[in-house]
Amino acid sequence: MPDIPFPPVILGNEPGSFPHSVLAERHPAIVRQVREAFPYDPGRHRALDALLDNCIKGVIEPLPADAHDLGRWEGWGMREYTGSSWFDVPWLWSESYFYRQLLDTVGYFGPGPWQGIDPFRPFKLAELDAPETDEELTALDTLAGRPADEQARALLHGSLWGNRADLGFRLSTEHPGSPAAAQGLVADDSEDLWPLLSGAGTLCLIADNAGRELIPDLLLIAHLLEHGCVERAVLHIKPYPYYVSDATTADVVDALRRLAAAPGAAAAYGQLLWSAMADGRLTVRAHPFSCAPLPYARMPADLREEFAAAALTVVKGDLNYRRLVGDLLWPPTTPFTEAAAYFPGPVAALRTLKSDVVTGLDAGTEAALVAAEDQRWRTGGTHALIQVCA
Ligand SMILES: O=P(O)(O)OC[C@H]1O[C@](O)(CO)[C@@H](O)[C@@H]1O
Repeated sequence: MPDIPFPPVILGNEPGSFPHSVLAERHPAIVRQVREAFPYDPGRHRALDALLDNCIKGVIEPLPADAHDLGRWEGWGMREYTGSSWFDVPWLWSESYFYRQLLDTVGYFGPGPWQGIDPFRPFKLAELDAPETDEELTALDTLAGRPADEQARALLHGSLWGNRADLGFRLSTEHPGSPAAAQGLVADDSEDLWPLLSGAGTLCLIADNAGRELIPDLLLIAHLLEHGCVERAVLHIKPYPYYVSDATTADVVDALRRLAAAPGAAAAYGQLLWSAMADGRLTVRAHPFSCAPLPYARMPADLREEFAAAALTVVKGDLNYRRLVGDLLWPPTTPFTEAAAYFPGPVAALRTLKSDVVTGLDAGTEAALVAAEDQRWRTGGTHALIQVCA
């Protein structure tokens, strides 16, 4: 971690705070939605009701003794937090463990008939099938006639703002849909990003959400491969469903099929990506650490080596940003290059702001945001950043 004083770790135990609302309201809403979305049997209904009760009023319970990943979770702090309230442990840990427990509850890890059934798939598919996705794919036809650098910029911004499409928000807000508030970049290191994105070598992209975020991520990768900006791309996705909409291998396949089946330029992108996977220029990686409740500063040696060898690692989304700089209450003017200094290779964050963590703002920007919105700019998903540490 960076060699600067450590700010407080974010917990979920302050009523009225954003993290508290996620644990007290969003998680129960997610359990209810999943319960409704599948014809689960009475046993699973009882287990889901028990999880609902437990995550509001109970304490953290260990994974079953025969869980395939028991040792991993013990290494990630499970014993230390067992018996604590969900609200009193690091928020990042609590959230991650909630998703692990939810999957256990619905039988995802099996054995049994529900093994491997993604409890969030209906929501992901609805998004993939939405008319907005068609509109976004049709827009590619117009883009196709533009100069390559213009296309690249448009695709980068598509990937960045695609991060606003977060099903976790929509499953738990009373008034779903796009936030109406003003949009804008609070930090923009794009000029430092372009040379890194066009210097050939390997691009690692740590993906975030499926559907309307993953599609633009894939389009950006396709463009960079096609124009020789990168030789190879590695797409890091989640080994199991996580934070509702996070992309898994199945979601990559769905996205590629969606592209390939679309009319016009979208299909060409789909074919390019399909063959890039077949010839090894595009690899999908589902490392267990991608679902770890820990910051990237604690990444294992194999990931460290991989990111050290990459020309650039692009870290997408809010959760990955929290893990990149640490889920800590940094003073917002802390340089991003200090918070991410430990990263083993050049790294860029593309993120819309959906939690309290932020670094790399200049004092004037922070003051203007606070004057306009108090602290709501941190969590509303209406602002975004592009940051680079090389
Ligand atoms: O999809 P993203 O951009 O990672 O956002 C997920 C976000 O959901 C929350 O965990 C709240 O549930 C955010 O604070 C979090 O980081």
